[in-house]
Amino acid sequence: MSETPDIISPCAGEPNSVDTIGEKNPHPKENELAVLRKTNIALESRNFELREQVRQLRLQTAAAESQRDQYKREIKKLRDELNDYRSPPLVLGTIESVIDETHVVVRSTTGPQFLSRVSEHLDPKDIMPGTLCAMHLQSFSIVDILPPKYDSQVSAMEVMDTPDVTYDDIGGLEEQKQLLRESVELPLKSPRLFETVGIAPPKGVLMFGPPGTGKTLLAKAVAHHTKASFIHVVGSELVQKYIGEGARLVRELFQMARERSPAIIFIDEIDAIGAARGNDSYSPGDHEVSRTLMQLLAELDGFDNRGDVKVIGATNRPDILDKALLRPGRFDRIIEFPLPDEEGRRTILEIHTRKMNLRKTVSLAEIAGETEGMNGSELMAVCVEAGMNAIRKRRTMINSEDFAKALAAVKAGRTGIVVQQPDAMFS
Ligand SMILES: Nc1ncnc2c1ncn2[C@@H]1O[C@H](COP(=O)(O)OP(=O)(O)OP(=O)(O)O)[C@@H](O)[C@H]1O
Repeated sequence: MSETPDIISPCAGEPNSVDTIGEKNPHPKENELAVLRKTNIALESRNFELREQVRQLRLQTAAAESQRDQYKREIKKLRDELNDYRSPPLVLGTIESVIDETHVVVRSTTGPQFLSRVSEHLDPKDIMPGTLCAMHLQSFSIVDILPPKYDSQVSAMEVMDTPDVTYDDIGGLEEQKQLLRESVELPLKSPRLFETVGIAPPKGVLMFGPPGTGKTLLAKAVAHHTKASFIHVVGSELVQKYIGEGARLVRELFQMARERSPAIIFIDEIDAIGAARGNDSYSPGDHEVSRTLMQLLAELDGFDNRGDVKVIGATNRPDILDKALLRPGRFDRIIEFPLPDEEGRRTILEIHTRKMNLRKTVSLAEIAGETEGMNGSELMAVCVEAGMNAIRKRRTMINSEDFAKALAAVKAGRTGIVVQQPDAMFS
């Protein structure tokens, strides 16, 4: 960046209307005007520089804020986990009748009724029939009152009418696309075909592979091409701290899918509820997890595989899954999502640079050769970072050097950038 130019005084160093030896300057006004013009140009250039600095700072602030939000989310998740470990699981129930200020009858979500004591720290005014409350597992005393609009379903599920991801947005994975089309798209689009041939279409598909390899992306693309609703749940969020709640959520999940059919239920991190458990160190929390899994199995067994609800599970840890999940009629198609090979990486780079202003000298094939071991998500980060490098240099064209730097930064894992919507940045 150039030095800040001093504001030039109209008189400094310029001929005056009367010069030093007293001779009259023939064009005093023109000289003054020239000096003012020069000052103006210097100020405009400085103004431009400052605007550029502000823009850069805004970009950096946005990246830092996004990083901060991500840390906040992680801290919250870890705090919640810690609290879960500290406290025994609570049972959810609804107050049926109030006997006196300290005793009520509660019906738990698991079925039975209890005569419960109300903890002293609760306000008796909040204790009334119909109130949702949390009970201690052993004593069944009421330890918490839940807000009327408490709805764990809302936090655990994300529902999209029809995602806008298409097969063209996915690089490589040709075999995986084909398998998923056969086992999910075809039965949804042409159920008659299966009837005529006399075979049952698969009920559930399990995707496995390292993170960032396009599992969620492909599931969304299938929903897009079948015009199905996409219901995204994360296994770990189905595991609730209230006994019976996980199972209730699973029931509601399938209920919602039937109401919104055709629908695809995508269960990410399915290992959080579907991991096989040893007999030792079986905690109350583990019981709640297996209750949730049992409900999932019951729902899978119960629904009609010719119907228009399909279930896709995804995991990075297929090795720890309970074999019960993989029995025929449950997740009976298993699709592996490996890290992309060189050709796959080139296609992924092409997809993520589609809207970017690349110099002709940028060779995506070469970059693909240098990104061995990277997943799709990291390749996208390389493209976004290369774009950022050009912006930092106030260029609108991205060159090979921008990519080289981006590659080094992503490999060193220090970009700290938002990698979700590169399109938005370059459109
Ligand atoms: N094959 C691909 N083609 C294009 N982009 C990809 C591909 N794989 C991953 N990506 C990019 O990486 C991002 C993350 O991918 P995705 O969420 O599908 O990974 P995932 O396999 O579901 O990961 P996880 O196991 O962590 O849930 C996508 O939004 C996309 O931008």
